Amino acid sequence: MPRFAANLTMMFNEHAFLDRFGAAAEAGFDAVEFLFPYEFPAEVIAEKLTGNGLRAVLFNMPPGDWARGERGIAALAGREDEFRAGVEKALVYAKTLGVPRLHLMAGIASRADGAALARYRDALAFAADAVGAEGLDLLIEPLNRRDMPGYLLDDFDFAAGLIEALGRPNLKLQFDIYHRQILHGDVLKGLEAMMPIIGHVQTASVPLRNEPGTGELDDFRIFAALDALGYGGHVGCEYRPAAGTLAGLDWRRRLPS
Ligand SMILES: O=C(O)[C@@H](O)C(=O)CO
Ligand SMILES: [Mg+2]
Repeated sequence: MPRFAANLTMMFNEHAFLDRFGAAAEAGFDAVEFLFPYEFPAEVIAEKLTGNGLRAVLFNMPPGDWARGERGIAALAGREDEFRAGVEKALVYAKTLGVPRLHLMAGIASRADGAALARYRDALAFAADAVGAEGLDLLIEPLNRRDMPGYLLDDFDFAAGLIEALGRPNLKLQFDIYHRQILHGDVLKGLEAMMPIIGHVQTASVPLRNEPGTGELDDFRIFAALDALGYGGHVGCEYRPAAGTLAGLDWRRRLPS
């Protein structure tokens, strides 16, 4: 079975962000991921990781003004300087936290808009080279249109095409099973076809984005398929606990030991 990382943006919300690290470790996780660390100094988060015997496997680059609805600025006009500064900031955090991969969000823009798409491609090339120089991977993640209306990257094949066209070996796909099922279905075939470019996997039930094993997919069969396909990374538990994080952790008992 794959190794699992607790997503501290969605799980352990019973606690303040910095207290979620200890809670995850106490619940048996040895790895975590989160969307954004930037509200706290990198050193403070690094202490939370080491103090709790955890490692962080993923976080996102700065997304612009999230509270005002921005979901990345890579494709947005006039934001190039801010974008590049965000790449530098993310790298400082990644190096302090020892995180090997970063997710870059595209932004709310149409991929039919040639200028927006060109900006996105340039941003991806810039960021992949910048993080690649430090030995990190850059990830892109297609997001479903129900949760993220208007998001530029809303198609897995399109994402795979971008990765191929840009030709950076450290530019990879973040395969979120929840988004894949809502956008296209065909999860197992998608994993099989895209495994060579997958840099990270995330899980949640569909359609409610709750614990694995509570939705329309056989999540445990998918986890077994990840093993069979040779996926060696973590699976991020990016789900909203249906009734409390600890109460919902029973799904782990259904994993073969
Ligand atoms: O699936 C998601 O929503 C996240 O992985 C993310 O990075 C953007 O919100
Ligand atoms: Mg995700």
